[in-house]
Amino acid sequence: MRVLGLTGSIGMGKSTAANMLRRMKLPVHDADAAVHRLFATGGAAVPAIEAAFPDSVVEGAVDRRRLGSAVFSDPAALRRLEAIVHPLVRAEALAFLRRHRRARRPLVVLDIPLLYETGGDRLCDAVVLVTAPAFLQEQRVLRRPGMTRERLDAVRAQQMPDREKRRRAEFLVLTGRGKGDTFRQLRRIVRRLRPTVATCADEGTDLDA
Ligand SMILES: CC(C)(COP(=O)(O)OP(=O)(O)OC[C@H]1O[C@@H](n2cnc3c(N)ncnc32)[C@H](O)[C@@H]1O)[C@@H](O)C(=O)NCCC(=O)NCCS
Ligand SMILES: Nc1ncnc2c1ncn2[C@@H]1O[C@H](COP(=O)(O)OP(=O)(O)OP(=O)(O)O)[C@@H](O)[C@H]1O
Repeated sequence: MRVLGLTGSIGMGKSTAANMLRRMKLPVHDADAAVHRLFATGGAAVPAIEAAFPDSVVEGAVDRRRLGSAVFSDPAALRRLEAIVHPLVRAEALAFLRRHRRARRPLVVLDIPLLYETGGDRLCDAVVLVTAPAFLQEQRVLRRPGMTRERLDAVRAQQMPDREKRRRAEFLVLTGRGKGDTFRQLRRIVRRLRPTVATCADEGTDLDA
């Protein structure tokens, strides 16, 4: 089984690319979705988060906005949060790989925002980096409700620079030229890695529409 990593800095188009890979019938493990489950009511990370960041748990679930405000401007606090969350997410990703290896899947995807920062690339045979010019990244992120320039700068300061990720990744997918173009770039990569299986039932779908 081959493992394809998918990563990219904030707003570069990772979730969009992950959805496209799902449409190509690839199993995708979404680290962000795993964090959402861990933080929801009854989630495995809630007690540890409550102990470390008491103001960030409201009615039994983690309030992500509050937690984000507490950690993105405080690197030491972010490290404490990561020490709680990353081992749990890693265990889920490993279980996902075991399950699909047993099912003899030829190619699976690990979608991890902090792939390089957490050493997740060591689990992968190749890594796809989604990337776009910085001005486009800013435009996209600043459109999100509640996002400010300060928060964007704080998040970016905590992430490996895009240029360093570009240096490391085996495949670059440029997301600034429309979704149809992104889809075609991804399809080419998947065909290279999984040459014997038809990649997509949706060929010809107009993703720019
Ligand atoms: C701080 C939290 C609660 C903020 O949640 P919120 O919903 O407001 O933002 P979201 O998760 O969508 O993240 C916004 C952007 O910040 C980036 N980001 C998230 N965590 C980190 C981190 N530890 N270091 C650098 N960038 C990060 C994301 O990749 C994304 O680009 C959340 O990001 C979190 O729990 N982060 C720590 C866990 C983690 O490292 N997750 C990322 C990969 S598993
Ligand atoms: N390939 C693309 N072509 C055009 N627009 C795109 C593309 N990918 C993403 N976008 C737009 O950019 C914005 C951010 O995309 P997305 O949510 O996929 O980013 P992300 O990298 O997952 O962000 P984050 O790391 O913050 O979770 C969305 O508004 C989306 O429509």
